[in-house]
Amino acid sequence: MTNTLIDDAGLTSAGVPKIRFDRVSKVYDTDSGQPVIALSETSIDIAEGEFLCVVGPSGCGKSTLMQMLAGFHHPTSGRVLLDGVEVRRPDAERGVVFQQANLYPWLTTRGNVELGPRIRGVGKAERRTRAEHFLSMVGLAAFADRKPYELSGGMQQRAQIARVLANDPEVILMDEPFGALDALTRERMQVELLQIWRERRKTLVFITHDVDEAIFLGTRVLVMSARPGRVLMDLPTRLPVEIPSAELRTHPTFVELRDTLTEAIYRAQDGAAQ
Ligand SMILES: Nc1ncnc2c1ncn2[C@@H]1O[C@H](COP(=O)(O)OP(=O)(O)OP(=O)(O)O)[C@@H](O)[C@H]1O
Repeated sequence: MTNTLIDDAGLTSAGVPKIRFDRVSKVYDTDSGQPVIALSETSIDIAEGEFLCVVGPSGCGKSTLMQMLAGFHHPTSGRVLLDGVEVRRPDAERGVVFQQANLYPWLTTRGNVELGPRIRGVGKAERRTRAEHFLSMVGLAAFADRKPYELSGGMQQRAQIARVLANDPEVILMDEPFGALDALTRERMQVELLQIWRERRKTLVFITHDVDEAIFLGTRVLVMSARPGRVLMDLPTRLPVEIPSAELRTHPTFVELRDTLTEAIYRAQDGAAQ
């Protein structure tokens, strides 16, 4: 695992951004023969330790962006670089939380959470400790021995999040991970995720439809335009740390950010309607 320092320009000690989308575009071929331009040529640099949230209308290419960073899809043009090296395939150092949970049905919840560390050679006792820690973090300690089909959709999603965190990847990619959760659980998971990010300084890329969630979590928010996607707004969102969390959402800085982002998303949607 690399452990590089970030300089003021957001570069790692190797002198490169942690993640770079270098003039990346994506066109999907379809069965109808009509290609879909999911992403226009886009360049984005993401610093090590940054918490980047991506918002934008449905179908604007957010998941496509993430799938290319994960290594599941390849750009049609341009390159996606991690630590200056082109991403070509999925890797355990990039943990992905998908919109839908994808647990292995033949393993217990605990077995699912322990699998990644097991593959990476983590010893049995340490694996068990990690699994227990993250399962209780997501409120599933009592369900460790259950199979996925015995869990609700929201519980499966929380198990998926525990599985990715237990694997301790350098970069965490989350595609609307909290969309299926009830409001209270969602809020708790947001706080926990922020805590993990603060403690471990992972580089995090997080897709959401929820502007408040993006402001609460992100150090920076990208607003993408309607398809073909491109970056419409790139806004640093670091909130003053002294704001008590109960007052956060009504704090003038938060309200101002919300207004700016909401207006940009409306603009992006208007583009979609034309
Ligand atoms: N495998 C694929 N084959 C063909 N078209 C695809 C494929 N994956 C995505 N698309 C198309 O590319 C565009 C971007 O899709 P993508 O899933 O990246 O959008 P999104 O912004 O994540 O959407 P949502 O917010 O609804 O999840 C859409 O028009 C979608 O229909």
